Amino acid sequence: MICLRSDIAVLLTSDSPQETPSASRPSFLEWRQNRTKAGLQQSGSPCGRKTSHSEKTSHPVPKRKTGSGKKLPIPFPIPYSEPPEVHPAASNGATMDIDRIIEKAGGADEIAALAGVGLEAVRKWRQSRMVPTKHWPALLRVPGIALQDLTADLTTTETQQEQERETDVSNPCPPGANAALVLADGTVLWGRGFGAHTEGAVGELCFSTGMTGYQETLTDPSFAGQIVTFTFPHIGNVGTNADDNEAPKMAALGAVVKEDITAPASWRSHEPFAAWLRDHGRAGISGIDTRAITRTLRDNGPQTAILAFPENGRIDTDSLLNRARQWPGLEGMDLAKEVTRPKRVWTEGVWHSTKPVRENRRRVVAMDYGAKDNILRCLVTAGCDVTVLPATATAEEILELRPEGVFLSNGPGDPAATGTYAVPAIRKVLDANVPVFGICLGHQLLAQALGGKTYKLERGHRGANQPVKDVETGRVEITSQNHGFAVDEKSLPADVKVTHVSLFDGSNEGIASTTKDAFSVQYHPEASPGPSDSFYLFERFVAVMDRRAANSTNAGA
Ligand SMILES: NC(=O)CC[C@H](N)C(=O)O
Repeated sequence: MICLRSDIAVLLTSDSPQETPSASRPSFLEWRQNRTKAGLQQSGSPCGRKTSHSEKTSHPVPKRKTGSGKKLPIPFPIPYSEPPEVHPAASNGATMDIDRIIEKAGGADEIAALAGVGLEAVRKWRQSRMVPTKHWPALLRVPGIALQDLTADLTTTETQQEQERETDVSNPCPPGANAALVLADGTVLWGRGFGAHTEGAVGELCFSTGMTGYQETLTDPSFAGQIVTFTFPHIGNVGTNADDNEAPKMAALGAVVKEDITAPASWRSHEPFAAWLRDHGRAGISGIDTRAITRTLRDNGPQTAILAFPENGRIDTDSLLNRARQWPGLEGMDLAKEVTRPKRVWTEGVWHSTKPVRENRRRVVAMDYGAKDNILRCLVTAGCDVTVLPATATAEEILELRPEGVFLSNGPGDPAATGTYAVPAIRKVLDANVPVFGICLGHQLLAQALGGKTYKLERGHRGANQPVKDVETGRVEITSQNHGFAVDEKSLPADVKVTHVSLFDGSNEGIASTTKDAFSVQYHPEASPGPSDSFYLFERFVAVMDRRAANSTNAGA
């Protein structure tokens, strides 16, 4: 291999795996298996070298990379005062995407084991944005890590592209930034992208005040058509896992966060947040003043935004703004059809439930307008045998299954738009005298089926800390919520009563029919994320079906 640098040349001619034809070289996984078989654990590199955990690098303190010094034209005000931090250059003049390298190696623990160093060394690599050259042979055994990832000197790399970008006066991207969030009101927020590249994901910008559960939030299908800003500053720090998705696909269009993503610190983590986001084909942006966004949305209402993290780093804010302004908004949009899943039988209950498994089970059809998996688990734990039907299932298809109860799920978009086909089906179910329970979009659809209307809220409710009052008992529940529309109480007919209200803004949070066994709530009793104060609602639904079953047995006796 031709190499421009003498220190690398030494490495490559001594023990570098690059010298070995790739066919005979053990893969990273093979190497790991062999290492485990041989009883080698944290120490020992794949080259068989052992290194001390306390060893110091001989590299000087890295210099910070500076911009071109040119004033770049920025067409919009940047209300964000703190510019994104610039990655310090590695001492060899290259800027290494150290987070990506660690991610490719399988995380901090894995890369430390690979290189035969301790986690403290990995922390220092992150800080200096580089891995000392002596560890490169070990890292080159990881599939997907190539020499050019480790040095920018040898090829045209992101560093070069970044430098070109910074000297290109037609690109308004400030030094250190490689992503932007452009709001339809003309605000441009610069930041650092992570996850999958995108030329621009456009949707409604909303904020969630949840302090935990970013993975559940982002996979909640109700977030289709929306970009989620997290008000909690540290997102991504517990990584992601294979269990916490609320649906297999990520519905939200992107994530906006304050702090850069740090290495996962949780025993449950399987994959770092940025890698998980990339697998889902979605982008995130960090370094954003999320409080400023929250204030804008709070004071001025819902707003369209576009998140751009282009591969070539060129961000044309004019065209992004145009695209954001052309997006029609969520009102009138039926998104349930896009996220609903085919007919299936659901059998899993709530994890670690302390409730005994009920023998006497109730046959329930769950309408999937974008159902979160944990709702289905809660139904099973409460005592239901659940068949899930897609959003477009007709009343005949529902009733054919002879359900003892019909559940209406949460889901994205405008309830009035989804109502055009869902409401006629629900009305027929009500006419057939089958008990109905709805959550969130399901609540809004039931309200329409009973004669009410919905409207777009000035400020959506999203988070896991929303107080709701049960108007009959006066009891307050702390609830998980995610909705931008609400039921207009004034539109409700006389035979529908209000059962719950929001203690934040007094908007409707629950209704019940006074003539039929039908009730629903705007909030999320299944939590995920959030408190489970309201699990009793699933049991209330089962109690209604139990009463019906008991009555029909008595009538038959
Ligand atoms: N979580 C939900 O079901 C949301 C319902 C509806 N899409 C709204 O935003 O109000």
